[in-house]
This record gives sequence, structure tokens and C-alpha cells, in this order.
Amino acid sequence: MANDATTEVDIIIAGGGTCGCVIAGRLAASYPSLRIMVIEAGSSTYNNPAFTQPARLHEHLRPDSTTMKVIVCRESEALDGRASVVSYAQCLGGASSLNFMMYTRPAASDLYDWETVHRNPGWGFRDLLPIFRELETYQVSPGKEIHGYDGPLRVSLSSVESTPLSAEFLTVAAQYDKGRTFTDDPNNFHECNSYARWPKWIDAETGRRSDVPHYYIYNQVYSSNLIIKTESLVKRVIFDGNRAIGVEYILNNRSNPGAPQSVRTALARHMAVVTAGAFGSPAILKRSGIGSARFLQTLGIPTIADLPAVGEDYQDHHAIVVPFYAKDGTETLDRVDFDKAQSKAGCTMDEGRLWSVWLEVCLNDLSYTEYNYQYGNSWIDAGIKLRPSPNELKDIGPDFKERWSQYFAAAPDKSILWFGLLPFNPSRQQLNPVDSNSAEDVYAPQDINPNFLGDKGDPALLRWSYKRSREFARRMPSYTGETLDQHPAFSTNCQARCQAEALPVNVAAPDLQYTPEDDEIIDSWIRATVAATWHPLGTCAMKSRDDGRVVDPRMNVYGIKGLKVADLSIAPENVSANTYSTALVIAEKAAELIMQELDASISDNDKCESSPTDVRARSPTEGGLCFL
Ligand SMILES: Cc1cc2nc3c(=O)[nH]c(=O)nc-3n(C[C@H](O)[C@H](O)[C@H](O)COP(=O)(O)OP(=O)(O)OC[C@H]3O[C@@H](n4cnc5c(N)ncnc54)[C@H](O)[C@@H]3O)c2cc1C
Repeated sequence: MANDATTEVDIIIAGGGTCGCVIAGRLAASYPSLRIMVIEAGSSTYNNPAFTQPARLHEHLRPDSTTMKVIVCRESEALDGRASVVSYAQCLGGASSLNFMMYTRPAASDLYDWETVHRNPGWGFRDLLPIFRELETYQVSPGKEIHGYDGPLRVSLSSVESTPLSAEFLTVAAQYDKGRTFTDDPNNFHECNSYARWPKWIDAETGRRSDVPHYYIYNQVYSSNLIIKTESLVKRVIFDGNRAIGVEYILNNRSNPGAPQSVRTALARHMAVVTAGAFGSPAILKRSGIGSARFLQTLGIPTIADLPAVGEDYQDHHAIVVPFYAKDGTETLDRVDFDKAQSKAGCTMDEGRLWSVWLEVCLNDLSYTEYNYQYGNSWIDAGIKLRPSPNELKDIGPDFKERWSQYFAAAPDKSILWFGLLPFNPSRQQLNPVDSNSAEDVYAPQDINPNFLGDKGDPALLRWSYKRSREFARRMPSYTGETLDQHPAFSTNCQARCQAEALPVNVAAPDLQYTPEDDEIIDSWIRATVAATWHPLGTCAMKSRDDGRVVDPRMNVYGIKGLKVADLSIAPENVSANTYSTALVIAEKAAELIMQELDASISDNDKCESSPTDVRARSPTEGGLCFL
């Protein structure tokens, strides 16, 4: 199709998600004369409570959600032939605008591995710590050396009081799990295995979500140099020889049904930065001719760089959700009345509802302050980055032994899972798969082999985790039973069978006993339900070229000039944490590297007279931007 529009700018950011918005915001603040264009598949999120109001987090998981994109993976033998789905955010701000806001930093050893095992100078813990500090304002407690107090994104507990179910969870932890301690900071990089009230990416003063676009993009009224093109899909990078000179994109027909699909071109004088996330970035590279030459040939795409690792090495974290009933009158997120929140009226919660103990395995302008406790809260308020004791390792069983000794044993800061409480039930909310049709076009379905439960240690750990969550739940005073259709189908005469109606047990009650047959039933349930936690990474890994990887430590695509990849897809190895912090640090580091390169190639007139850190000082509602 012929081009019907060409725009010329200095830098193109392909994908306006978490990382794309950080990079664009930093560059726009520092170089007012440079034209920076962000091309994002989804829509604007500006002052829309669905994104800014923390308690609305689960709205994006509804079947009619237009802010998430779903990929149906290959059927898998390890899942009894099930085709699991993975999904990612599609809106300006990406996952930062709709994630669960859990503030979880990686282990120091994760970053040490990035630097030493994967040979990435400049990416070690000591290098990245200042960036972790600079991007946050830690409102949880003052004076902690490991945290920052002057960054654009606020971190808080969001309410002085713990949510009631979380308070129960922590009380059970103290009484039932006496071998473990409590901490006021579960994210100091070096320690894990202590229970805590969980900090959140929420501003304690306003009750707003600490997303990226409101703190890096929408507040830049002065940035006429920042062009935001929403609802547009980057098709491919275009080249002059082996230099990237721009991108082709089309209007996204998901948000613009019937829109003309003519190809538009944006040319970049300095560079293009691909930031479309762990699923989007490798897809753009492949459509551009960067990937396995053999694979590209099968699609008729001319090879620009033969990099077989593009799209390989997808990593994520497993999740199982274990739901329970709470007694009438229990406060849960399911009961928050958002219509009342809009009109600023009061809110009553008179009925107990479903809630879950959730396990995640490692590997408009409304002020919400008045109602912070309910609306300005993500409700994920208590948990632990857990590391097993020797006895627990025995209980998990021999299948986990190899994984433990290879990956975890020598790194005491690495946790094997995050275990905590969600006072709502995300497993009731399934997204509709969004499929599409042909091979080379932007809407073509991606072919993903997620390899869930690919290691024999995975089911062993999840089985143990399932049992543990039941032991916690039934000791909580609000417990009234289990949602039978969402638990393993144990036989009716088994001692550990689930009960739809039950009373809490004494904290000293003996644990449920499971037979080998029960374990098999749990394993089968895990195969039927295990999912990913929206932490995809590693698909354009930053490793040495000898390892056949994709980008170098400056995030340049091997063999190409003027092209970087700068999002979670470059992570060379998984982290023992939810991934927002890590994505932010990758993006801030990318902005730093790009600025160094720009400083070497542009005149002083193009630079900002004020400090590039000005972006930090502005509040999220000081201004707005014009969108193309
Ligand atoms: C539902 C959910 C809950 C989460 N909860 C937490 C949590 O509580 N704590 C935590 O630490 N982490 C959490 N995460 C993970 C974390 O938010 C993400 O790992 C991180 O924000 C990803 O950043 P990214 O820039 O790599 O990708 P994204 O933020 O996903 O950005 C990629 C962007 O690229 C766009 N894109 C893709 N393809 C194209 C294309 N062809 N053209 C144009 N644009 C394109 C997408 O629309 C998207 O906006 C959660 C994620 C999700 C989805």
C-alpha cells in the first residue's frame, strides 16, 4: 500500500507503554528543540479514573476490556493440551496505567547476574541503585538510604490502616508461621522472607495511581516538541542500508473500526527506539527483517540482521489464584461502589464477597484523598517474598531440588514466590481472546509457546503453595468456605476435600493431610488453571553477541545503526519480583544512554537550559498535551 503521510522527527518511540513514556518524557524535558514522536497502539488515559483511580484495577480484566490485548498461546502437553492465554496492556502508559500497583523491587543478585553472568557492564546493582532511588518518592517512611524521596513516582501504603482482610492475614502469619519475621521494608533488595504490609505505586496525598504518562508525559505543557500518536500500530522499522531511518505505522482498527489501513511513515533523524513490550517489540523487529534469517525467509521478509534470538527466551512468572468466601459484612474490593465514588458520595459495603489468597511464583480529575481507603487503594495490602526453610523444601519435594540448587540456594536475597492476599477474585474475570488473520500484517496472531510448567519443579512448588494458601485462609476469622468450582475436585471422602460452607479453624489446628491421589488432583487443577502474571520479559535479550542475542549493553540492536530496543524484552534474565520497578529502571537507563549519545551529536542550542530532571517537579495535572 502506498504511503499517504510522512512525518519527520528526530526520535521515534515505537510503543507508548511504561518504558516508551519514560524515555519520551525524559528526552522531551531535556531537549526542547528535538521533535520526539511516540506511536502507541492504544488510546489516551489522560485523567481517566479507570486508569488513575487505583481501586479500578480489575476493570481492565473484564471480558469487554479494550485496554488489554490477548494472545492465545500454543496448546501445551504440560497443560493437558490446554492453550493458555497471555495478555498485555494496550493504552498510553501501557501496563503502568492498569497494573496492580504492587511496589516490588528485584533482588540485588538478579542485577548482579545481569552484569556478570550475562556480561552487561553498567547494569549491575551498584550501577542501577541510584536510578531506582531517583525515580521514586518513597512516602512509606522517611530517611531510608535505599529509597528515593524526590522522584516523579510516589510509593505509599495508600492508607494508614491495613484493609481488614489483610490485617487478618498478617495476624495469622504471626501466629501460624512463627519461624518468619515482619519487616517495614520488604523491598530493600537484599532481604526477603519477612511478612509486610505491601507498599504500592500510589500517591498517599492524592490517592492516584503512580502511572508513567501522568508523571512524565501529560504534565509537559511546554513540550510542543512531543508528538503523541495514539491508536496507531507500528508495522515495521525502515532502513537505509543497515541504518534505521524511521517506521511505518497504520491506524489501529481495534479502536478505529473501519479506519483506512493505508501505511504512514515517520522518519527519524537521530534514532528509533522500539518499546512495544516483550510481545510487541520482537514482533516489530521480525516484521522489519531482524530475526532468524531462516524464519524470515519463510514469511518472505528480507533479512536486515540475522539475529535468531529475537522472540526467543520468553520468561514470566506463574500464578495460581485460590479463592475463598468471606463472611457477610467483610470489606472487599468487589463491594466498592464506583458510581458513588464518582459523585463523591459515601460508600457502604454491607456484604461479604469473594476474596482470594493469591500466589505468584518467582521465577477526570477526581481527588481520591477523601475516600483514599477505598478508592485510592489497590487493596493488595499484605504479603511476603517467601524463601523456604529446610523443612518446607522437604515438603515441596525432590522435583524442586534441582531448580533450588541451581538458581536459588546461593542467592539468599532471591524468593521462590510472592504469597499474599487479594480482597477480590481476579479469576472470575476472563478476557476474550483477540485473534486476527494473516502472516505479515500487524494484526496477525502471534505464535507463542509459553512453556508453562516446563520444569518439573514448577508443579511441585505450585502444589505446596496451594496447600499453604488454604492453611492461611481457614485460620482467618472472616473465612466461610471455598469456591468449589475454583479448587481441585477432591473426592468427597477425602480428608482435605474443599467445603463451600465452613467455619474458621483455630490457628493451632493440624494442617490438612493430602494423599498421593489428592496431590495428583491438585496437579491436574494446576495444569487446568495456571496462568502468567503479566510479567513477560527476555524476548530481545541483552546478552553478548556470541550468545546470539539481540541488543548490546547500550541497547543497540546488533548489526544495526540508529535502533535501540528499550523495554522489558531486553531483560537478560528473570527477576524475583513483579516487574514494574525493573521496567522503569530499564527506561530511565535508556534515556540516560540516549542523552549521552545526543549530547555527543547535537548542538548546545537543542538542549534544555534547565535540568533534565525538571520532569520530576511537576504534578500530574498541571497541563495536557495535544494528540495527533
Ligand atoms: C494487569 C497487570 C498487572 C500488573 N501488576 C503489576 C504490579 O502490581 N506490580 C509490578 O511491579 N508489575 C506489575 N505488572 C507488570 C508491569 O507493569 C510491566 O511488566 C511493565 O509495566 C511493562 O513495561 P513495558 O514498557 O516493557 O511494556 P508495556 O508497559 O506493556 O508497554 C508496551 C506498549 O507497547 C504498545 N505496543 C505493542 N505493540 C505495538 C505496536 N505494534 N505499535 C504501537 N504500540 C505497540 C502496547 O500497546 C503498550 O502500550 C502488571 C502488568 C499487568 C499487565
